[in-house]
Amino acid sequence: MSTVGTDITLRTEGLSKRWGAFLANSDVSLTFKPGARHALIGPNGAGKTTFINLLTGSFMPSSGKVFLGGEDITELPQHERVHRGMTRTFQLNTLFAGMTVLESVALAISERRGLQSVWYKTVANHPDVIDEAMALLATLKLSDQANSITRSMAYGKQRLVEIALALATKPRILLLDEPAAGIPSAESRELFEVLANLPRDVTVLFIEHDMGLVFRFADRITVMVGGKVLTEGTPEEIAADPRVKEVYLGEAEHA
Ligand SMILES: Nc1ncnc2c1ncn2[C@@H]1O[C@H](COP(=O)(O)OP(=O)(O)OP(=O)(O)O)[C@@H](O)[C@H]1O
Repeated sequence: MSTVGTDITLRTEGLSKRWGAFLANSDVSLTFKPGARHALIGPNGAGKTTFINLLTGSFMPSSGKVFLGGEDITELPQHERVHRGMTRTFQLNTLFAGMTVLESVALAISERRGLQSVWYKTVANHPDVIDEAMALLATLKLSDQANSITRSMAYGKQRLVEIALALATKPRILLLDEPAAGIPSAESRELFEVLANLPRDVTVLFIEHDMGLVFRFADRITVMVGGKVLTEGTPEEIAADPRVKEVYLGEAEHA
C-alpha cells in the first residue's frame, strides 16, 4: 500500500537528538539503498535505538531531516510513514493478546487493506485475506503454528510473528531493533535465515549485537559510537577497520 514510487531510498541529513545537554544522536547523515541488508552496530548507548526512533517518528529530531524516496518525511506522524512503506516490528505483548497467529496476521492484513468492520466478519467475507495470511506464514515457516495462541508460543516464534505482523503492512523498508534479543542462538539463526529470504526489494535495517549474525547477514554496516557515525562500509571494510576493533576491544576490556 506504499504511496511511494520506485525510489525508496531512505536518507537522513544531519539528524540530531538532544535530551537536555546530552546528544543521543549527533549529525547523523546516512543513506539506505533499496534492498540493502544494513546493520547498525556500536557499543551500548551509542544511539542506535534513538536513530531508529527518529526514522519511525517515535521521536522528533532536535535538528536534521529524514527523506524517503526524495520526500521530506521529518514531520510526518508514524502511521503516515507506515503508509509510505516504512515499518518496524510491533510488540506482540501489547497487541492481539489471546489471538492465534493466523487471526493476528489476518487482522493486520485487513487493516492494511482498509477493510473496516468487525474483523472476523471481514475475514469471513474475504477469504483472500486468509490466503494472503497463510502465504505470509509459509514464508516465515510458521504454517504449522497458524492456530497457536501467540502468547503461548516459544519466544523465538513470537519474534517471528512480530515480523509477520510487520510484513503484513507490505513494507518497502523493515526496521528491526535487535530482533533476536533474548532468544536461543539456534532460533536466532533461523530467524535471520528467514529475514535473508525476504524479497530482495525490501530494505532491512537492523540493530544487532551478535557479530556472527551481523557479518553473515549484512551487506552494509554502519558503526555508531557516542551518538555519531564512526564509519560505514561493507562487512569486509568494517572487519578490517582498526577503529572498529578499538571500539569493541575497549568495550570488552571495560566489561
Ligand atoms: N528518552 C530518553 N531520555 C533521555 N535519555 C535518553 C532517552 N532515550 C535514550 N536516551 C539516552 O540516549 C543514549 C543512547 O541510547 P540508545 O538506546 O539510542 O542507544 P543504543 O545504541 O540503542 O544502546 P543499546 O545497544 O544499549 O540498546 C543513552 O545514553 C540513553 O540513556
